[in-house]
Amino acid sequence: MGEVSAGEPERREARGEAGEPERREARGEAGEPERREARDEAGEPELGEARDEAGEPVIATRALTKRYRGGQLAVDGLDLTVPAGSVFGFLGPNGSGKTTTIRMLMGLIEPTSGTARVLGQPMPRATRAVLPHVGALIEGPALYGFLSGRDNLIRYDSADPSADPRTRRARVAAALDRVGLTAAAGKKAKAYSLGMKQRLGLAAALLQPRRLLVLDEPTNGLDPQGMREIRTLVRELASDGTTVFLSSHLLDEIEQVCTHAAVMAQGRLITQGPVAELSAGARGRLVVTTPDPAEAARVLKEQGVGDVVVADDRVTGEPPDRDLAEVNAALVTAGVRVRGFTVQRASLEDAFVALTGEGFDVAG
Ligand SMILES: Nc1ncnc2c1ncn2[C@@H]1O[C@H](COP(=O)(O)OP(=O)(O)OP(=O)(O)O)[C@@H](O)[C@H]1O
Repeated sequence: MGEVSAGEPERREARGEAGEPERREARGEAGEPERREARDEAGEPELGEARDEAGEPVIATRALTKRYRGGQLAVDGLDLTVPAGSVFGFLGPNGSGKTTTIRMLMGLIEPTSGTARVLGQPMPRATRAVLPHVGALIEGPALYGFLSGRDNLIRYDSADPSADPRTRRARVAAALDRVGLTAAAGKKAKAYSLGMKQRLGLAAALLQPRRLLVLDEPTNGLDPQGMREIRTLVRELASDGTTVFLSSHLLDEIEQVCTHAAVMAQGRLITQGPVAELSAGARGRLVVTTPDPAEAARVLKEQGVGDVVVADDRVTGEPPDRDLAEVNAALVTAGVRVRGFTVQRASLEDAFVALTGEGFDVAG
């Protein structure tokens, strides 16, 4: 986080306008290397490397709550558990409280109540011990457009008091290589596409080895190619053992890259767990393809299939509890010509709709 937030005047101004005094304070502190060192010497708790191995979650919150000064309850009693080594998707419509949660996790704003632990340490109290182990990309990377991609990274690295200047060039080259920007490293950042800027931001977060990467809507605003590049990168990073926590309002994105997910709506946690289990929780739909849809619909209803919908030659419905072989046999016995008989796997979207009774695209 330190690297990403260090020294970007345009962004700081923009944030200032948004009127977040707590955050500005936190950022000011993060920009003072001497003070950071002093605090470290003052004996902040050391991170126990054994913790993750012992199975302690990388992120754990209990009843975490944030009410903004204007009275808006943005996060409401959140109990979040992010297992070590997971690619964790933090999913929710716009305004559901994802960014507010991430800000609390990163020690940028204080919770109103409840607790948050990151890498086994309490936040925001242990911010200075924790953040060096966390790479973060929040609200797009802070870049100097007039500097090359490489020089932007050199600036970031120079702002990190723990980074050895003698190995800076090698570190920057490795980070550029990691995100596939070696060939474009000499170009000015303002000439980069949005996807390249995101990748440069990721490179900045990856200058040091990290135990946790926190990415807030990393593919937001990217074209499909840019999205693919970021997703591929996330998968690669995760395969190296880094825990990745990424927020998104895109269900299929979470299904494509994440092992685990939490779903937020209106500041509340709707569900969390392994992605496969979340979708399994919602039942898929039975799909019968037939040239006799009306007769098929009648038989399916008789067989206990719920919410039967006919669309051309497809009849779909909620599978009943009984053996589907019997349902199929009943169709055939009734003279329905069956071309296809399948149960479509439930998607995370089905799970969301089943849990909230709403479509996913509702504003929070
Ligand atoms: N600084 C603030 N002051 C007051 N209210 C805020 C502030 N920041 C966010 N909110 C409100 O808190 C709620 C949650 O916002 P948050 O940005 O955390 O949601 P989000 O899920 O990240 O949405 P998005 O994807 O749009 O950023 C929203 O109703 C939002 O308007």
